[in-house]
Amino acid sequence: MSRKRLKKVNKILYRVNQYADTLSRMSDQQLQGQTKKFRDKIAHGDTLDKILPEAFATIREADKRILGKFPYDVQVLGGIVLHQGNIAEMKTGEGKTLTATMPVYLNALTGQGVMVITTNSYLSNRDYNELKEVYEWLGLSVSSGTHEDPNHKFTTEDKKNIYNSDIIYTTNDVLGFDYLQENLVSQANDQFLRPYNYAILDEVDSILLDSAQMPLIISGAPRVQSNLFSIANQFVNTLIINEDFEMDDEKKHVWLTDVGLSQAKRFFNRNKFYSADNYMLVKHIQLALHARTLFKLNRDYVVEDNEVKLLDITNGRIMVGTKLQSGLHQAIEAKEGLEITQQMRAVASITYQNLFRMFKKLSGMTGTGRYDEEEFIQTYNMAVVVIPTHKPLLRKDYPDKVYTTLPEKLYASMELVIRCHEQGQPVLLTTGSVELSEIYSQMLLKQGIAHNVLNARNVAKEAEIISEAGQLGAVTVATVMAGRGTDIKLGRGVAEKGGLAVIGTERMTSKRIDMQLRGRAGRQGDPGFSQFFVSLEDDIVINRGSERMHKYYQEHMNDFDVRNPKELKKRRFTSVVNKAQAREESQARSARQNALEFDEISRIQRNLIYATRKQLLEATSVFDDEIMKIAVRVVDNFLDRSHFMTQQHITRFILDNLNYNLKKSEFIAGSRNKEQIRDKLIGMIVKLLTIKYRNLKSYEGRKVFQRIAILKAVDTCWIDQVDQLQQLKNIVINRQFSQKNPIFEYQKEARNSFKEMKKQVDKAILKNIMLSDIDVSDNGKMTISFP
Ligand SMILES: Nc1ncnc2c1ncn2[C@@H]1O[C@H](COP(=O)(O)OP(=O)(O)OP(=O)(O)O)[C@@H](O)[C@H]1O
Repeated sequence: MSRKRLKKVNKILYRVNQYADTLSRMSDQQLQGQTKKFRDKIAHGDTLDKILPEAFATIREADKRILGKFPYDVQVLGGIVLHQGNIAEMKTGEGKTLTATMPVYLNALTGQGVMVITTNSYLSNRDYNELKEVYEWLGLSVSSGTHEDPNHKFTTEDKKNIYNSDIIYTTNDVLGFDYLQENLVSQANDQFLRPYNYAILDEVDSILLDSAQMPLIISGAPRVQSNLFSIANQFVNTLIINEDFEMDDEKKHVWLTDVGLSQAKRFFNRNKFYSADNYMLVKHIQLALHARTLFKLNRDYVVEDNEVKLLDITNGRIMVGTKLQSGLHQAIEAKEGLEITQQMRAVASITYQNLFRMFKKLSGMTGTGRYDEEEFIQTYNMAVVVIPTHKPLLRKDYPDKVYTTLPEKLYASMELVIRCHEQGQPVLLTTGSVELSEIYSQMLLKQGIAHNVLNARNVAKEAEIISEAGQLGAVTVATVMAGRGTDIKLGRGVAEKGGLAVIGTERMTSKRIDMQLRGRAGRQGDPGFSQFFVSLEDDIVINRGSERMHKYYQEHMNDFDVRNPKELKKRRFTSVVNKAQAREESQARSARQNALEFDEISRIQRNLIYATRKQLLEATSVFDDEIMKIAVRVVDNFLDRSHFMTQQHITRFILDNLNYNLKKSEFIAGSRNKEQIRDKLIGMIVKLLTIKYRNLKSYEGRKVFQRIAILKAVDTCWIDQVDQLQQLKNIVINRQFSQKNPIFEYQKEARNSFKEMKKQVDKAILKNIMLSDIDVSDNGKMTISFP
């Protein structure tokens, strides 16, 4: 399949190459004039496919003149695949950044916007700064959606400028948060996004697969603060694994055993535990157990400035501004003895899968797409096309060296580091956690080997560290942070020493991440090698290894001599990590599928709400009719609720929803007939509205007031719904022992709560309209106080 596609793409390459000579003879001015020519052609109905060969050849020539790099044929092939909305698999170091310039230029010609999306702002900014000049030279506008200073806040005007550019370099999380933010604004003028047109995802597997399990969440209003976190943490610290609590094989769930339960009863002095009264306590114990057993300091998170900061396991970076939901973050804070931060309600949320499915056309680049082709086709309708390398790949990937224990592994891997270092060969030593990177750093210090450490704690020095990493004799210890997009250039004389040595000290959760790390060596035909060291004590083996392996480990864990590490060479050992990793990957795949299925109902509801909001924001006339219809619905609903209406019922309804100043004489004494009550209530609403609208003075004023009142109602209820869905999901997932299908259950309950929400929205709108207090000053400034 991939080959067949590549053949077709090759034909297009041939046509691109035919233009090369003519374009190389053009003056700068003529070449720059090409952009206008293409835009005119598009305006006259030419398709992008038609102008592709000449447009690609144009930017290719511009790349040469401005950047000094003429995209190779294989890069043109990659560019065509990207334009066609597919995934170009290009080995690491083949120059994906430059490849993207071609489809970016072509697609930007329509003026509908092209986004190049990367996983982190460092890379995004780097690419933007490198390529900006060439796009601008060709007359296109280009901007960066991220800022070098992570605390920088863009204004709405800034954002409008950014998103109106022909080309935008940004990250997936900035785009996601902007999307959610855009749908929280209260006037049309505050919107800044254009419809999503075309995106190229750099490291597409990292964005669409690795990041897919954690939805983006905007948090808002605080929840009532609980004081149970610390005490639950204290209790959980007294428990013993497999006696008081147990974990499932996947290490995703933990629960108290009967023994643990008795402990809890004693500790908290309660007779019955699983009762409604103890709901909060049980929940906090559960959270504390999760925090203690499933989250590891310096692997899943770091503590910095007295804050828990989550790490992205796929790239080792801190996920800025991201917190775990539903109290888990606070439970980890309690575990680390930090001040407990306020728990926030989720206000808006979306998964990356659904964010990116909104683009008209999507494409991606990666060094490792093949492993997940099926999923890409199924979920995103993107095929993976493997692009040949520009020069033959010289890197040698050696099979893993396996040891029983961690100390043996450390010692053996250090020996190799020392050997390479003595010969002057630069070493990139990669570790699975911040903690291990620091242990290696200490070991190197003991050996008197100067080195750099690249982990989530010193992101600031990243560029400098990478620029030194390929020099003669350099040793760099890095977490997976070094795995994506870092271009380590070999210093003088290094090729003769064998190029860069990538020494992995642990295999990661997926083969893709390993391959990314190996790919730091052997770039663009450079020499180099990669070698991973593993032990039966590695996380991946502990979590996903076979029973047999665990048994072997139990039996042999004590008979080792650090200075004489014993390598396990039998086949069953050398394949242990591959098997464990395959298990981990398949688990991750089903978790992603799960996340997608869970998000489906939210997606439908979110789209409905966001479409409503958009209509409201952009409406040009007043909402008198809609409001009357809502009023009638609310009144009917109220009257339907009970057969018999007492005077108190009616008075309560009026005071709650329509009018604070009810005069006794105004209403209905003795009226028992529902029709009559209905007419009177509606009459009352009409009368009150007329007065209210008159006070608003102008048509415009009335429109603004109505819009804000409606929006506020929609938002308040929707935010409740988002939060409820979030909680519902946790409840359903944790109901692991019940026989019911959790997704089915979730969708059913989500649908019901949405129906209920719609009723609440009607009520809230009516209430906001009727019970708000409006003050219009002489200069037309309107102040509204909502109930
Ligand atoms: N056509 C070219 N001519 C000259 N140099 C090139 C060309 N294409 C790419 N390069 C150089 O090759 C190096 C690798 O490029 P780049 O970092 O974009 O690779 P990559 O494919 O993105 O790698 P990774 O998978 O690690 O992100 C860079 O230094 C880049 O400038």
